[in-house]
Amino acid sequence: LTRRFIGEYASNTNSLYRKRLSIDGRQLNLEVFDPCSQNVESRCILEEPMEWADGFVVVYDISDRLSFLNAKSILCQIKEARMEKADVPVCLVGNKQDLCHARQVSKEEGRSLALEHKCPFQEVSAAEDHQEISGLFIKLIRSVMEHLKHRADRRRYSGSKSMAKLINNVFGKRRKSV
Ligand SMILES: Nc1nc2c(ncn2[C@@H]2O[C@H](COP(=O)(O)OP(=O)(O)OP(=O)(O)O)[C@@H](O)[C@H]2O)c(=O)[nH]1
Repeated sequence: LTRRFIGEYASNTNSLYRKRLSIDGRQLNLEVFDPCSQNVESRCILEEPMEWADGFVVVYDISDRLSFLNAKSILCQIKEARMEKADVPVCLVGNKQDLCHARQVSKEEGRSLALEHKCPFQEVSAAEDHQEISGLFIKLIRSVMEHLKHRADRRRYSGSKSMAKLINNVFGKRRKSV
């Protein structure tokens, strides 16, 4: 959002950030909802974004095993709540790669959790490389656009299929009654 690392900020509430950006020639209004992590246990962390979010970035801290367990639980919540829309883009991110001397979660564990949830995985350091972060958001936004396009195509296709069915039924009946 700011292209710089802000070490300290008030983060004990849910926050919504907005940014206007252009990707592949399209103007987009990005809304990033950052839920307060203290809510993880109460399982309501995703209640609000679940209704409207087009994609999810699930982040844990590689130097904090508990945050990895929380990420696991969040991925399960997304899976449960979005059963019907299981293909909503999600990515798993292991942050604080710069603290790898204090690593508590191996890269392999991150990779295999992502594999289990069929989502991309990346280790990054928000503190050291903001470009990595914007890169992963751009990748996610591209998959969201792709996903929304497929969903619209499917709706159009099933709409035209039911229209064809309707036409068949109407003409079928007419033919019989003639
Ligand atoms: N060393 C290092 N510290 C980081 C990095 N990213 C974030 N931090 C620090 O980690 C702390 C938590 O960062 P937040 O952005 O608040 O993380 P959060 O997941 O929103 O955590 P909550 O505040 O509990 O919701 C802050 O002190 C950050 O400065 C990183 O890549 N490397």
